[in-house]
Amino acid sequence: MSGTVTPDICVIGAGSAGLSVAAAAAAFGVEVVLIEKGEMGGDCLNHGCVPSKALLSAAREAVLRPVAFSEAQKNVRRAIEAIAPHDSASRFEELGVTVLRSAAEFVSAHCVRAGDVDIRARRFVIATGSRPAIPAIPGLESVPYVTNETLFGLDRLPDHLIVLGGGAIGIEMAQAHRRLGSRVTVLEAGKALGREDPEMAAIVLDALRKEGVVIRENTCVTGVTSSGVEIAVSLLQDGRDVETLSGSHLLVATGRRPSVEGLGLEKAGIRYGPGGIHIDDGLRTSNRRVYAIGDVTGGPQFTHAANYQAGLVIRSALFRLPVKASSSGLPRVLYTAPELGHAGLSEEEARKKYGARVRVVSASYSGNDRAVTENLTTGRLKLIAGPGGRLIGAEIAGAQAGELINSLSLAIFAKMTMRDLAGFVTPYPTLGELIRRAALSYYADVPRRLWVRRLLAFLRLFG
Ligand SMILES: Cc1cc2nc3c(=O)[nH]c(=O)nc-3n(C[C@H](O)[C@H](O)[C@H](O)COP(=O)(O)OP(=O)(O)OC[C@H]3O[C@@H](n4cnc5c(N)ncnc54)[C@H](O)[C@@H]3O)c2cc1C
Ligand SMILES: NC(=O)c1ccc[n+]([C@@H]2O[C@H](COP(=O)([O-])OP(=O)(O)OC[C@H]3O[C@@H](n4cnc5c(N)ncnc54)[C@H](O)[C@@H]3O)[C@@H](O)[C@H]2O)c1
Repeated sequence: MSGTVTPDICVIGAGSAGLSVAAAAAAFGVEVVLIEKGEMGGDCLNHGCVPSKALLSAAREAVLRPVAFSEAQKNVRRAIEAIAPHDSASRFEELGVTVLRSAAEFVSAHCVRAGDVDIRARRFVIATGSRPAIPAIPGLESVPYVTNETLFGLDRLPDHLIVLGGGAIGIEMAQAHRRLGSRVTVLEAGKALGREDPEMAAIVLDALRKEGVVIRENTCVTGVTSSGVEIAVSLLQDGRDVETLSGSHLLVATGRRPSVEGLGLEKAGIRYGPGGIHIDDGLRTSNRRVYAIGDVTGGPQFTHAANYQAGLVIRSALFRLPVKASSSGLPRVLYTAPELGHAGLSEEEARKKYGARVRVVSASYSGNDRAVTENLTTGRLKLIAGPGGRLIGAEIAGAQAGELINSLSLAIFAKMTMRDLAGFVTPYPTLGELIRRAALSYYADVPRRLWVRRLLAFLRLFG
């Protein structure tokens, strides 16, 4: 294909964000060009959510019986191959999308070039994602470290995996490899899972430590060398030089950088910075014809966040409806065992916003009968109530936290109160009873209140 095309929408990047826009726009019969320079499906399918969750699944199995690394990798390939057709160029072409497999670059404010094709679209959507951010550590560039882009293609189980970064990727992959038989050491410059509720993060980190994962916090790597066989890292812990640590593999998982290079953003008048492309609340860039969504904007970096933004772009670009994106309160899940689920405001955010009007209630997994029968008693569920007892946040560390957080996310969205959550019937025995148990404790002092007792005494007068 060559020449100039003039579709309604041109989407750059066929990852979670770009695919969602392209599929939805095509469903409305709109002419769409989708440009992808790498693998269809982007990070989530090829190097992110899907392989990491498939590896964790194999690792869960490894707690019950020996699982060879080759079997775990087979599970990773199986999952990717099962989902890939859904994200494939042929499926999108069947939906009516024109798919171009090359790098896209703005050549002016109104035109994107992909190979020999100039695309002059009514609207453009940049969804080029992110890549691993590699810290400037002396020697790091000269050693064969891995990132999420290469980790799932290793030909043997790491003997000793050193993980740089105790965030979402680092902690999930630490547990997966430990359970599959590796020694694992996590080196975190600050606090591991530092963005999470500290009490909930501690439940997950304690569980990993009990399984043998070494997690060293406040630890900086000052240099890296390789002997050809082993990789050695020099450490500074709590500001003091400590020993050198050797491992067979080094995974760098220290955050992300937006993929903006080569896009010609300057030629299109699109402002960006180290954190990503600048967008307004309506997801538009400084060029009004161009939207940017997903990881490239530096906002919350999740597939569901990308999908949510894609929906807003469709409303705005196709139906010309005003949209206002909000990243606060998006749910997230860490798929370790125990899992960690979050929705709405954190306790800290809630207290900042509502001060003393915030009340936090909780329920422990050890007091839940289903957790007892399943021997899954490690964990806690926390509900954060704002003015009028409205649910404004939820935190769960424990089994099935990822599934439980869905209903709490819906409850926050539907502006439900503690009364709603205390008053519904949950099947017995289920982990869902944790929600009701926590909400009921919001009213724990009601029976002791003087006016309630007086009311009861008064009612007794009537026989
Ligand atoms: C290990 C790991 C595990 C994760 N687990 C989860 C999880 O469990 N749940 C969750 O919600 N999120 C998870 N994430 C995050 C999630 O993968 C990302 O938030 C999501 O993939 C972002 O989608 P995107 O479309 O913005 O970017 P991407 O998926 O990165 O897609 C961008 C696409 O744009 C293409 N591209 C870039 N530049 C150009 C160009 N100039 N021309 C043409 N094409 C271009 C790229 O090749 C790429 O295919 C995980 C991430 C990682 C790394
Ligand atoms: N289950 C999920 O939804 C899931 C899973 C994996 C990744 N993700 C997404 O991918 C994003 C990227 O994950 P990530 O783990 O790379 O980033 P992250 O931001 O979650 O964690 C990076 C960690 O690395 C630490 N760090 C930074 N520089 C360091 C250094 N030089 N030495 C030691 N530690 C250092 C940071 O303090 C931080 O704790 C996440 O923020 C998340 O949005 C989501």
